[in-house]
Amino acid sequence: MDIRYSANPEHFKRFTTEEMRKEFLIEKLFEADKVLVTYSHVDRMCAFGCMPVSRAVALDDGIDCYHNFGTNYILERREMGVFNVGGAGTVKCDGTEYHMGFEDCLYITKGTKEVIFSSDDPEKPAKFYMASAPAHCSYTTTFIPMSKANHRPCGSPETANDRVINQFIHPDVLKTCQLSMGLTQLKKGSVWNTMPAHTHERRMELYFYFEIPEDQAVFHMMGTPQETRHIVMHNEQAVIGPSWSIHSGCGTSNYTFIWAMVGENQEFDDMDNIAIKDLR
Ligand SMILES: O=C[C@H](O)[C@@H](O)CC(=O)C(=O)O
Ligand SMILES: [Zn+2]
Repeated sequence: MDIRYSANPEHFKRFTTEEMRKEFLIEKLFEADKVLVTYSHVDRMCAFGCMPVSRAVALDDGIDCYHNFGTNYILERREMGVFNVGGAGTVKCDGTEYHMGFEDCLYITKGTKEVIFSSDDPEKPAKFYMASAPAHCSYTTTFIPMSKANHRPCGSPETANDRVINQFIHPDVLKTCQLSMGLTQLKKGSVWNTMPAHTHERRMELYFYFEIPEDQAVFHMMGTPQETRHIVMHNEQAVIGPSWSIHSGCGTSNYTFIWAMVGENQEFDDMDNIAIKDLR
């Protein structure tokens, strides 16, 4: 397990590129038949990746649960959101199977003991990207296809940020303890997400970029609004966004990303918007 302690904005001002990447960038989430986990001390958010190829893989595969989470199973005191960003596959939660196609989402409640991932076709393996945070009560494990998500179109072609924010794990769709999650798709020719940028002092946010063509990249902006930096991100990488940081990206092509938030509230619009003219 890759453990990240959190940096503060004063310290961050002096980071080199390498230090920024070590602290915030999650470079690798998928390896055949493995579960890769990054544990962030920012709100104890964890990013998991699982790509089952030749066998079914359990969520706790290769993880010493008691040592790392202090519980007998990973979701004993946690909830989790899963998106499939690969070929079709199945997630089995305590015996119930959920068949998941590309961009389908599954909310898994706290208290789920066994989670097992498999792919329909080893030639086109499923890729399960997950975000998980502490939870103190159980809700209902729910399958959420794109058709059940809230769709919020925003931006415009003129400002190169024409996109749709799809809210999957959101209070309008289902109840969770603190997790909210969704997927934002940029239209062809649009490259900016979340610009004008914002912070939300009351929540942290994890971004996972995918559908970035192989020879393209996304410049992910972070830092306080008065002191911005960027991290160059390639396909299927994630980045940790502490509450004090903006989180916005500009691609050399269009792309898709999954955002996941946890913290004090679930008010999507509880944001401190920053005018572009005020950014430094
Ligand atoms: O707090 C909200 C999150 O940053 C994202 O939902 C923003 C986003 O997907 C976008 O503007 O493109
Ligand atoms: Zn945000």
